[in-house]
Order: sequence, then structure tokens, then C-alpha cells
Amino acid sequence: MSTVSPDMAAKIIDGKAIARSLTEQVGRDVAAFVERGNTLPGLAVVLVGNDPASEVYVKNKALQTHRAGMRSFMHMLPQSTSQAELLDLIADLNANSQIHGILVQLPLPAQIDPVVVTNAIVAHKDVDGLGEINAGRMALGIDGIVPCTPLGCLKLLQSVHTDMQGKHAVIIGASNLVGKPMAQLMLREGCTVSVGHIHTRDTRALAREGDILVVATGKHGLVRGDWIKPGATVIDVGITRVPTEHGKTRLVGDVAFEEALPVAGHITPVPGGVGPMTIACLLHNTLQAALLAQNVVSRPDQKV
Ligand SMILES: Nc1nc(=O)c2c([nH]1)NC[C@@H]1CN(c3ccc(C(=O)N[C@@H](CCC(=O)O)C(=O)O)cc3)C=[N+]21
Ligand SMILES: [Mg+2]
Repeated sequence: MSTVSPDMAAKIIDGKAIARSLTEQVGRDVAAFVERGNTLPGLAVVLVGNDPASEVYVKNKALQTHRAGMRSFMHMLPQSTSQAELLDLIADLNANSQIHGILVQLPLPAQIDPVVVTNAIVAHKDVDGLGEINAGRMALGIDGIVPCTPLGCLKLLQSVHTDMQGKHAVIIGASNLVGKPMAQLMLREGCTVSVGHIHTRDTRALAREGDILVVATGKHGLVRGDWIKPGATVIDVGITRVPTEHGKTRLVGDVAFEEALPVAGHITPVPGGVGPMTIACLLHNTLQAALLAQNVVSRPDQKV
């Protein structure tokens, strides 16, 4: 980025590099696991419909899965797929001993209830950690599978904070996919946690209180420079493709990056921040699921 001076560059949390090193670690652990006579860990990714952006992510996931030495099973179903057909596929994947992790890409077409589908995945293969068993375990502070995006955000935060106890973590967005599980993780770190959402009266004032600010709203550019407490660590989960004046497109986050950069202590870029970490954590969760299936550990070790 040409407008970024060298001392500014030091503030940018390099999600791509941190994701690469996590993926390499998973790859070494997979090799050791196979060396001990275990079957290759396998991840099934299910995509319903043909949203071009989702197809890019799904292909990226398959590529990274192979890079970590695991097997990848892709299921691309038409937009018209019924809920019953999808549940049949999930039942097959649940029963297939070659498959240790199952991820159904969200959002799903209107005729399919995402809650029903998510809960149809057997808990020990729920590598997204979104089913009621893993979500409940996290709420109760019991080890389980932690959702990939919040886990990736936590690892990015840990790259700049050795201890987050007592810090005020403000999370903007209260989705089941990111905001709610992120709040649980930050509580577990000993943070004071606030969650802002669509009905919050003064989101800017709330955001400005955050020593740590995690933004996951899907509204690109929502968080301006003056929404950020000077020196705060900012994690931008948003990723939106917008047109440029040259008739091309580019990816932007929920944070107005150029404004936020001089104010924040540390900040994640888009692309190259949370996105690559989400995929690396998916691989990490898949290996944990395979360890669980082989009874190497009695519960997925998600102590992070
Ligand atoms: N059940 C489910 N689990 C998910 O984790 C899930 C999902 N559904 N639905 C869609 C969102 C989105 N998502 C991304 C993953 C990687 C990048 C990623 O790798 N982004 C790159 C850029 C990729 C590009 O160039 O398009 C980056 O930020 O650097 C982005 C977005 C996972 N999601
Ligand atoms: Mg990103």
C-alpha cells in the first residue's frame, strides 16, 4: 500500500502471514498424525447455489486443505436443492469415516432453514462450531469446537496482546457466526465485553470505548477514524466487494482503513486480515475433529 509509511506498516496485523504459519503448523501436525498410522483428515465443504464470491471461498478452502496435507470433498448443489436433499447429504457425510469435518457454506437459499441444517451435523464433525452443542459448550466454558472466524480473530489479537485481562472489548455485530461467539471468547480472555448491534443507540460512542474493537456488520466503511479509541487494536471482519472508478472491483472491510490507521494501535487489513485466518482455523478445527474421531483426545482441544 503506497500511502502507508514504514511506521504505519508496523501497526498492520499481517493476517496472511499468521495464517500461513498456522497452516504450516497444521500441516506438520497432520503429517505426524498420519505417521502414527491414522487415516488422512478429511473435510467436506457443501455449497448450495452459485454465488460467485462463495465459489471463490470454497475453492480457496479446498486449495488450503490440500496444502495442509488433508483430503477435501466438495459438494456443489443447485440453488433449487430442497432441505430434505441437503439433510440426506449431511446424513451420508456424518456416517462417512473418511470425513472428519463438515462445513455448509452460509447463507443458504430461502427454502432451507440454516438452524436445522447446522444442527444436523454431528457435533464432533461440526468444524464451523455453529451447532447448538458446540455453541452451548462455548457459552458454558467447556472445551468444544470454536467457530473459525472468531478463533482467527482471537489468534490475531494474541499476536499483539499477551494478556487481555481487564481490557474493554467492544464487538460491533451480534451474529451467531461472528459477534456472539466472539463475545464468549473475549469473556474467556477476561475482557469486559460490550456488544453493539442494529438497535444500539450510539454505536460510535460505544466503539470509542474499546481497547479492542472487533467489527463484524457487513456494512463497509461503517467505522470511521473518530469511532476508534487512540491506540486501540482493531479487528475488521467485514469483507465486501465494491466497484472502483476504473470499472474494476476491490475488497473493503467494515472499517474505513485509511482513516483508522493513524488512530489505531494495531489494525487488520482487508484483504489479508481475518479472511485467511478463517481458513487456517478451519484446517486447525478439522485436524482437531480427526484427532477426536481417532480417540487420540477425548474432546477437541480448543485451549488457545
Ligand atoms: N458456514 C460458513 N462458515 C464460514 O466461515 C463462512 C461462511 N459459511 N460463509 C461465507 C463466509 C465468508 N468466509 C470467508 C472466508 C475466507 C475469506 C478469505 O480468504 N478472504 C481473503 C480474500 C479472498 C478474495 O480475494 O476474495 C482475504 O480477506 O484476504 C473470506 C471470507 C467464510 N465464511
Ligand atoms: Mg480479511
